[in-house]
Amino acid sequence: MAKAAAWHASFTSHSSSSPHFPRNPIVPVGFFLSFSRGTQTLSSAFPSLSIKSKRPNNSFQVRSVAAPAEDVAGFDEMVSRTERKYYMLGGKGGVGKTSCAASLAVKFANNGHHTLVVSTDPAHSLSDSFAQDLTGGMLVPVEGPDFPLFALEINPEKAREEFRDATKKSGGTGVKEFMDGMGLGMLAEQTLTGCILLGELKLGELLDTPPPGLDEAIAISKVMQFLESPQYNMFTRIVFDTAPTGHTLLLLSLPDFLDASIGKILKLRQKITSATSAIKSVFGKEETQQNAADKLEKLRERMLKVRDLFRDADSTEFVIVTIPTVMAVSESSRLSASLKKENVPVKRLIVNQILPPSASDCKFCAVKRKDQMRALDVIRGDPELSSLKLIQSPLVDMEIRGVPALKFMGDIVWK
Ligand SMILES: Nc1ncnc2c1ncn2[C@@H]1O[C@H](COP(=O)(O)OP(=O)(O)OP(=O)(O)O)[C@@H](O)[C@H]1O
Repeated sequence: MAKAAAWHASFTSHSSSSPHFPRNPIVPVGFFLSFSRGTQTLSSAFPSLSIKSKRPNNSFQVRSVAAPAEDVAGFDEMVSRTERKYYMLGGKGGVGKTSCAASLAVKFANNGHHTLVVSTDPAHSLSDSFAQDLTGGMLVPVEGPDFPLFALEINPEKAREEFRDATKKSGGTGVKEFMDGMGLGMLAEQTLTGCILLGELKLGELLDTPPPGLDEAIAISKVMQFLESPQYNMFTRIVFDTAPTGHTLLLLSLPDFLDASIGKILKLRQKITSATSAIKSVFGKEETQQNAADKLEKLRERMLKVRDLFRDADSTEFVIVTIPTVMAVSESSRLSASLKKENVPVKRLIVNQILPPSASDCKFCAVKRKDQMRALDVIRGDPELSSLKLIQSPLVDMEIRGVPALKFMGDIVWK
């Protein structure tokens, strides 16, 4: 706690508004040196970047490194309106999605927005990133920022289970059981209405062994459910820390798929309800069946809302996070292409963990940096990525954990 308090004091005394800490385009690097113990740090590998002197008032002056002019996120635009806005941060695993999402949320909150940061990644790291216990699947206040910041770690598996339990009330788990529950199990494998096979509907499979993407879709729909209630009206910025790329892509196509599947089931149910006598024989179960059908219908509606939300350029933006390696850049390019194809608004690309220029004779650092610069060139020449606002985020010499550290990162990245 004492350490956190010390961090906080130091960070706040060096915020971007500090007279010793000029704003953009100056990027401070190596600030963490003063807090690292024993191990070699980035700043010790790049001594010229981390020279600091103890000042009489006990604060540190940090020598800074100039960043390229393009290194500006356009935060003023992101923060300016009071209408609710959603930011979804996504990319390859381990590139820094959570750190970027959490730092953005802290920055929004420190700029007067009531902010909610949500993790839909089954492998949550929000609690680790904030160094606070944010588990439990409910909105938890984050301590530290100037204005209210809440976090929500959705357990996607639990959300799916909840939904499945609801459709399970009639004793089954999937479509077949759903139909069994309505007394229509014998029709499950038969061709109905000339062309629809229940086997093709695949909803049972979806719920029992869900493809990547469904959990996240259900998680996001759960957030929508939270936000629909008046008590959460105050949130004007919602930041999503999403699951790695593959999941995101599947998530985008899922709502349509589910809409079609659930739509077919519900239509089928309607037809059968009026046309067969089988349903009458289990009439006593009608209420339970109706509940299950209602749940399906609700899920369908929410999925459509998620789909629309992802595509609403007025309220939503997907920010791609990557690192300067050719492999990560290639994946980001594919992600960007898929997002654009799906009409998801993408404007910004964060390239995280960039090594600062080396003034020492560290060969490894120089070669690594050269390699990273090549990856940046690939980005500039990539037809998918070159049109995006390129935000460069330096690799700092300590793990980014806790609100003070996130504020520090946010002041570098979100300018
Ligand atoms: N710019 C940076 N400088 C130094 N460390 C960083 C930087 N960005 C992220 N990290 C560290 O890298 C690790 C992974 O970051 P983070 O959890 O944000 O990535 P992620 O993309 O969300 O990962 P996952 O896909 O596993 O959820 C963390 O330990 C974080 O502190």
